[in-house]
Amino acid sequence: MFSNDDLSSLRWDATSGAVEIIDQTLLPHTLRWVHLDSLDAYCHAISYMQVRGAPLIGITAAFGLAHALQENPSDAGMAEAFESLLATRPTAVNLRWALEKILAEVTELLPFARAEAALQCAVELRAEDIANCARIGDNGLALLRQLDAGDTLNIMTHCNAGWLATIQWGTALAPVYKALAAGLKLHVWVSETRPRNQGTNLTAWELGRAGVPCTVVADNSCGQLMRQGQVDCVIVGSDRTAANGDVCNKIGTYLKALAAADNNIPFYVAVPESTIDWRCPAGDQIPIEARDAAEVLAIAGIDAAGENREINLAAAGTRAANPAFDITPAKWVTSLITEHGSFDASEEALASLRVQLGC
Ligand SMILES: CSC[C@H]1O[C@H](OP(=O)(O)O)[C@H](O)[C@@H]1O
Repeated sequence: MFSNDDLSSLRWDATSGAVEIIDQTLLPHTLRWVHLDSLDAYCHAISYMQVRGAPLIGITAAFGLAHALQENPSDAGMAEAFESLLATRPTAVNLRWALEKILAEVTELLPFARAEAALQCAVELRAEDIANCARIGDNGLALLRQLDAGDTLNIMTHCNAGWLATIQWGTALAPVYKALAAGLKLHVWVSETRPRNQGTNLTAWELGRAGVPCTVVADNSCGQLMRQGQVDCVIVGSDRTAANGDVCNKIGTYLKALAAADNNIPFYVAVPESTIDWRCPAGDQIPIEARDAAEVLAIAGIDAAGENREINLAAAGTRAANPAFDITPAKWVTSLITEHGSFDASEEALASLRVQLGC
């Protein structure tokens, strides 16, 4: 029924227009495809992180808006669906970027023509993401080849910026997959990424499926691994990169950037153009999502019997704060790896790229 292979996080059926996503809250123990059949289902999937990762959030929302226009293609219906989807998560700029792409495509159309045009635009955005992430992989591979001394290349990553955060390839992990295919010997330190554990639950699962040697480590051990000379480079993703090169990414990224700088380790950020917010002059203007404290105070997994369990980690009544992202100032970023090449994380370099792109 679906024309896409299972190594994509979102698939659609060209005949029925049906869209399915992998419910990432169930990974790594259960791989379950979920059919998104209403605007509410799309909004829930993003808010509750069944899908997550900046590019995937945007593309999912694009399909969600297309679905909503099938139900109500009026100006009011379109505006309501746009706002509902935009409100699902505040930080990843891809969400607004993708929704505005759809709006630009359909606003001037007569209502009856909007849904089909929106779906085709969402399908194109999905295909472009695959191609762009593959190019990020190629551009990142060029940097890894410069570091490759012939023995094992130790790469550290944080959170999940693999194909589960995009459609295929990923951003930060795309160079890893390309390097594996190119025959480089590599190993990946996977930072667990408390509190949602995208590293343990998603990145380790992805890399394991792909046959990439990897080791899960506690977030707090990463600085010591760098000091011990066990890390050759760090590659992370981004949820929003400001026009001056400041990077907003999963909480904990900033600390890794500081440790990398202190140990003269290259710190790369894989950033598709869709994640650069040209309208945002600096990182401190990026909204940081504050998620439910329960994500810090409890943890889910399976017990020895294979049963799903959620356990409370703290005493009843314990307070917790749960900022989901942080800002890494551009000065701590060695290079931004984009589909257009690798660039300095600077206002000048990004301004030049913007001129080159004509955007
Ligand atoms: C390629 S974007 C990946 C990016 O998204 C993650 O955030 P979340 O899992 O909360 O959506 C994390 O910041 C990753 O680096």
